[in-house]
Amino acid sequence: MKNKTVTNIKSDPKIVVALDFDQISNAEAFIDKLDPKLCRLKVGKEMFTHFGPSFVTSLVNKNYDVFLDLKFHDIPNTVAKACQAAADLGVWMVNVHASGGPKMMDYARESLDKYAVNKPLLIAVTVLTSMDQQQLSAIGINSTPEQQVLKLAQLTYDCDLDGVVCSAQESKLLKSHFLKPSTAKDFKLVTPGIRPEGSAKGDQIRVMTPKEAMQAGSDYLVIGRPITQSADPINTIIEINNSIIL
Ligand SMILES: O=C(O)c1cc(=O)[nH]c(=O)n1[C@@H]1O[C@H](COP(=O)(O)O)[C@@H](O)[C@H]1O
Repeated sequence: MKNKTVTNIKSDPKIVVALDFDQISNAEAFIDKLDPKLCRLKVGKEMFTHFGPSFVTSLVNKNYDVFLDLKFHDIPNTVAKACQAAADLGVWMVNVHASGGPKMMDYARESLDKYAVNKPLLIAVTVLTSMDQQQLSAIGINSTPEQQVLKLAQLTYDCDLDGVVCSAQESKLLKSHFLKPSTAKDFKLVTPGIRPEGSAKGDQIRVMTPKEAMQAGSDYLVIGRPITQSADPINTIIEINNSIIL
């Protein structure tokens, strides 16, 4: 049983390492220690703004599945074109903000339909893991984070996207809501705000450990600082992979 699950991790790594480096040499030295069989990589706004598309393609060429996390949120046509540009880089996953609305998400999905081969997964951010009730109220949203996540996840599901970014604290609710046998559509839950036992929360608010997140129904765990700032990143990845064998 144990070996079988380890094999699954190697063919479908659950950890997506958030590469938030401001020096390319540091990023490259870090990536050289990793293995695409044990993790996927996420390039976000910081690295994309510093180092651009060539950095992304360099990771794709090293056989990494890359999640291009630029959280597009703009008028529908602009977002559609941006998603296509991401697909042209060969990325595995790209995201938009669900709060951009159904028309924006429809345009984004349609823009990727022409990619018969290597079509990226398209997912939508619900409520950022750094947001709590107080932060939501400040922008005029009076629902609880959980209610708002459910509302935006439903919108994303209805627009036929491949899944959502949410906190693992909402994974159980979303799995039971969207993955009933009757609606057996594959709807991925991608969860940042993951903190192995004992690691610092930093600016994250709605957090869970890797094991709790997988037990709650998360499909992929986005983990940055607990791995990038580890003295032995590959060992940390192996430890996390071992801890999530269900
Ligand atoms: O879309 C994301 O990846 C994302 C959504 C969210 O709600 N919260 C969140 O932290 N993220 C990203 O996930 C990563 C988390 O990094 P750490 O907090 O260092 O583990 C960062 O790159 C964030 O940009």
